[in-house]
Amino acid sequence: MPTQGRRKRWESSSLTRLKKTDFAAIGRLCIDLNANEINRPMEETLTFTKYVGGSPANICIGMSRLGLATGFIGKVADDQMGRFIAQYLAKEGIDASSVSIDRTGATTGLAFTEIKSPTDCSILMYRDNAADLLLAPDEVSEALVADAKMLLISGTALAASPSREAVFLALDYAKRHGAVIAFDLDYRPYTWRSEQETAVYYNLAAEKCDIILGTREEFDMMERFERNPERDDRVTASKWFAYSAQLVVIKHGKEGSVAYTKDGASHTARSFPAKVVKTFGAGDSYAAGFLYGLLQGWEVERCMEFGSAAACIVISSHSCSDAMPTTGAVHDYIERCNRGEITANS
Ligand SMILES: Nc1ncnc2c1ncn2[C@@H]1O[C@H](COP(=O)(O)OP(=O)(O)OP(=O)(O)O)[C@@H](O)[C@H]1O
Ligand SMILES: O=C(O)C[C@@H](O)[C@H](O)C(=O)CO
Repeated sequence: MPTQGRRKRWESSSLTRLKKTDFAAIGRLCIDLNANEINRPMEETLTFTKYVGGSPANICIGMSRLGLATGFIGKVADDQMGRFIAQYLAKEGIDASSVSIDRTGATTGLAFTEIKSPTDCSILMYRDNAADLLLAPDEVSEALVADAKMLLISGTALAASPSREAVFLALDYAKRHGAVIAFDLDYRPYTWRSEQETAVYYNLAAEKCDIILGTREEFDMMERFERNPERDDRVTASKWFAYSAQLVVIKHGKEGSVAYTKDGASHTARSFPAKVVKTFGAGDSYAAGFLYGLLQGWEVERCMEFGSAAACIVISSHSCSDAMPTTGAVHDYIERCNRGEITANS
């Protein structure tokens, strides 16, 4: 009988091993250009602020802000944008020695964000010949993965070769060296050629992962070859426990999230009110807060609560990466919510 696991701690011997790096991520590094004049369509937007972007980059920056030892495996263009990214990672204290530089003339992916209202946001992508998808298997540092307690992979890196093979090699290294593998589904349809190809590669990667985080819609995409007509979260999660997964988190935007553990328990945590500026970045900051909690050995609900509060801070801010909070800021946000000092705007 499934249980509602109130005080379940998620344990993995890999997380308590002595390792140099707490958290390593592999995948896309790009640029976000976020509209300065918000609450209007892109056609009427004249100026943008430049930030480092890309889901795994944002999560890694979040983990570093939370005080963890982090490293990144990726590829940047040999241009001003690529150098901006490398410098930002260094400034954030992230080990970027495994970020290689493309020499083929590839460019940095650009994401122009349109903020029409706090709930109506979209992204206009420029990702032709993007350097991040050219990360090759021989550029994946086995040493960095071996030294990490946790490796994060992100779905977009599976969209094309050679980055797809690079991620599968990183998964092999993580298995070989006992790193916990977290998969943030991060499904960006514009990066993929067909929905069938997407589902096949997402499923192949997810089979190898210990923790899977995604939205209901992302799991729907992965279930295109299966039967789950009710879009039941428990049915979704159960499938993965037959493979490597120990923990599956399904996110429902403002409604919060639900986590399932392999023992059949489900876990929920409240979400917090937020003065939302834009919705993107919620998933990345949630992932950073949640995975940080797991690395601290916290109970699952506490990890979810911490992730939810981190998400509120980021969606109340203009950027994704630069707005990633410190641990003090997340605790402070939770306390202010408890005192009723923060109310939602939508
Ligand atoms: N409007 C909101 N108010 C409060 N919390 C929110 C809101 N939107 C998202 N969150 C928090 O952020 C978490 C992740 O959000 P969501 O489910 O939208 O992820 P996502 O779709 O991956 O995000 P992204 O837009 O970055 O891709 C939610 O589970 C919730 O805790
Ligand atoms: O690449 C994208 O789709 C946009 C990102 O650059 C952005 O930072 C993001 O991933 C927010 O979740």
